[in-house]
Amino acid sequence: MDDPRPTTQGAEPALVIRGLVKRFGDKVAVSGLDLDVPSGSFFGLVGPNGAGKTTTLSMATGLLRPDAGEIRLHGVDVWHDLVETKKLVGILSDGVRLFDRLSGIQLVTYAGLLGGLPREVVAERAADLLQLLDLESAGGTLVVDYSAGMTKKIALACALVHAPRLLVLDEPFESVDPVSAANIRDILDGFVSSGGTVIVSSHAMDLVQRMCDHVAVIAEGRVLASGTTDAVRDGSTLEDRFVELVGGRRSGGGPEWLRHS
Ligand SMILES: Nc1ncnc2c1ncn2[C@@H]1O[C@H](COP(=O)(O)OP(=O)(O)OP(=O)(O)O)[C@@H](O)[C@H]1O
Repeated sequence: MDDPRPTTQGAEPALVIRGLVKRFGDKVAVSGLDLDVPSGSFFGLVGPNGAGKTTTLSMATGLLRPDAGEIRLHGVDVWHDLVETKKLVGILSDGVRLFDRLSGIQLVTYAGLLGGLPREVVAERAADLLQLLDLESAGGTLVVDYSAGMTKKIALACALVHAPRLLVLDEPFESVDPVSAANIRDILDGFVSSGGTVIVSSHAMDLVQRMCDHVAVIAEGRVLASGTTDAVRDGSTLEDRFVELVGGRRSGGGPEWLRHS
């Protein structure tokens, strides 16, 4: 009763990360990272190559065991209750490897059955998702024969079929044509306005600025800034603020041998 915030930004955050650490040999990929993702937010995670975004999201969704730290997903301690975690979260990874000798409809059906849904419910949801993602006519085609954008869309259908509360998307618009991207954005907006939470990891700053109401900038395994997108960009574009926070921009026009005039 103490918390006056509206329900979409309700008392229980979708994701709370404290003191997260992951090392790969001598390399510290994630270095004591703290993050709060409000429930009902459209959250952008941005950072330079190798910043630790994928590693963080893999640990947050129960795919990679942390060396230290605590992760709570809608109050569930991820690494103590992986079964509950899998029910709560839908994941679309970049470069995801799918069972591509299945047709699109078979793949979504497989994902739904794996999520413990009854066969009739899966059939209904798979048909809805294929229609929503404009893949109806490709439902019987093997996924190996899909284009990159179609593959991304069928992977999104797989991530959505068990109606997760949190959707985690790594570069969801890469290789997707503008019309399909707009459709996916509408689906994600609908998902958020009906109480779901979306975390998008992307290098497309203008897109993150337009789509996401919250954003975190991470570099070298730590959060440099986090909050509402407007607060983080602080009057600049997100891209300018990112460059300012992260630094490392090189000046000059490249090596002499690359110049033709
Ligand atoms: N399995 C692994 N083995 C060894 N090092 C790894 C492994 N996975 C990630 N790393 C290292 O950890 C660091 C963080 O990688 P990560 O993939 O999380 O970064 P990222 O922010 O997602 O980068 P990008 O934007 O380029 O996808 C990098 O230095 C990477 O080389």
